[in-house]
Amino acid sequence: MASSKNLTRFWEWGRKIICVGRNYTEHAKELKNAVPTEPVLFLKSPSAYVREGAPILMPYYTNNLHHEVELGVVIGKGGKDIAQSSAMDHVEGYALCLDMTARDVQDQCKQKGLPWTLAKAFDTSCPVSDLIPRDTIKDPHNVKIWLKVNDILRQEGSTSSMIFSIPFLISYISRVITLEEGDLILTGTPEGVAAVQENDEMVAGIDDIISMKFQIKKRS
Ligand SMILES: O=C([O-])CC(=O)C(=O)O
Ligand SMILES: [Mg+2]
Repeated sequence: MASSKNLTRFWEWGRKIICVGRNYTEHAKELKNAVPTEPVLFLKSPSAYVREGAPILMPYYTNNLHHEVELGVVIGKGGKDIAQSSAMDHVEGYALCLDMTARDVQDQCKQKGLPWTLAKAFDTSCPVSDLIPRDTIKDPHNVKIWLKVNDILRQEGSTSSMIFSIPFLISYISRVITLEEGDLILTGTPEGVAAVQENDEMVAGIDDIISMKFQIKKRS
């Protein structure tokens, strides 16, 4: 495993956040999107990171902010053109992540053929947990990720339902964008995405391995 440096606080490194969209069939269908035959990729800015204790700030231009709970993969060893067979050697660990999405803005962007930046990459759009060392999750393709809003379960899905596996994604991405130590890959959300309102409290987890809590506030 990989790193000479300490990636425990990987979110402070200012590295890339590469997001995979539509990686779960049921989620692609709930938003009436085609099930992809190749990964859908987009980026968030490092300023999207927010940690437990600080609020998620709703952008002023949305009336439909959605939660998406996702398994994050933290890169420990960079590379390009990484083979699927050695892809897991590049993984430092995992993190529980939320891909907060201004769904109304994303819908408008889709209609106009514009990029999703305003919908996906705003400050605080990427709440993250602590780093989960790689060995803590024996099989990352067989854990449950879940999310509750005000104590009501909204999302619960197994990573076994991912369309594209983690080694496939690392290999695919690294042929397009060089991966670096400290980069984070968000692997897509299962079904059940829905809106949150100001003062709502979200609790999300990976099985009983880790959980985190965030509150929604308006950006002043
Ligand atoms: O906005 C979307 O539906 C795409 C996405 O991020 C996901 O599937 O996780
Ligand atoms: Mg997502």
